[in-house]
Amino acid sequence: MTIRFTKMHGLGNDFVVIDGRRDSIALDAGTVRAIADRRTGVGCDQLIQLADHPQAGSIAMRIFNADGSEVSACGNATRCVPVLLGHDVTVVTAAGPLVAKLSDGGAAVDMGVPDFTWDRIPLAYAMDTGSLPVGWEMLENPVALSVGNPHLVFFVDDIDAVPLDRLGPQIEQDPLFPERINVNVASVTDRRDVRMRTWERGAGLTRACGTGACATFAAGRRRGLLDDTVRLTLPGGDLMLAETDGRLLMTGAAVRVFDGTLSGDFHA
Ligand SMILES: N[C@@H](CCC[C@H](N)C(=O)O)C(=O)O
Repeated sequence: MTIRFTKMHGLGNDFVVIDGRRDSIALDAGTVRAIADRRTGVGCDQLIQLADHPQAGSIAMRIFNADGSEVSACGNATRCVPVLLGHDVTVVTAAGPLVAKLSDGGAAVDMGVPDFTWDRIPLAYAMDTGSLPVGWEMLENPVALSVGNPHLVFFVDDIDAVPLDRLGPQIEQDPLFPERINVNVASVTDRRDVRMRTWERGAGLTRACGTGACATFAAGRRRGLLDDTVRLTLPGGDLMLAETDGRLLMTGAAVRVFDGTLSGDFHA
């Protein structure tokens, strides 16, 4: 069986996008891992599967990390959807509907209201999510929140001094996080500029994480460190975040790279 896909990325966070409306396949964890493998498959951080949605102007999106786990939010992939379709669209994920509008070279997405409730992130125990009383070597007292998926944000002096390739997986797998967690480190340059890096749950170090940028912005707002419009600089480029009435608006690039086909034993 042969299926079509489109390779896309948002600031170098890359995706294999399969439009299930024309190529319907069943995706199990093994199939996702095989496609995402950078040596023997197409290679990607996340595999994205689109499908019809009954609501007019909406499309359903499933998100799989490179390790095969299915998750409920991906900011960079959400910006890719209107770029792929060529029009504004409401992207419906397991975390809910997100309105995504084309903008210059990419898209703007209303990412909703961040949730700092400990058992909805989730954490294993009730804690002050504004400053968790925990630490891993140099990384201490993070903010914990959900922006549709779980994130920790550590504010540090120098993001490049953090061995995120070593501490990221350790924190991701800590029993404090029953569904594992995405790990962000951020340095506030001034109230409108932040530098950040992310260790992504199920994908590792990526060039950018859209939900990580949203989480970092919301965490910085909660700590009183940031204005309501901020530029976040990630290894793969910049994202703009703004807050209106508690909602997070993320704007940034999204790029279609090439179209291809995959052959395999995919059972619809
Ligand atoms: N790259 C994404 C986030 C993908 C999901 C994440 N790794 C998770 O497990 O929650 C983004 O741009 O937000």
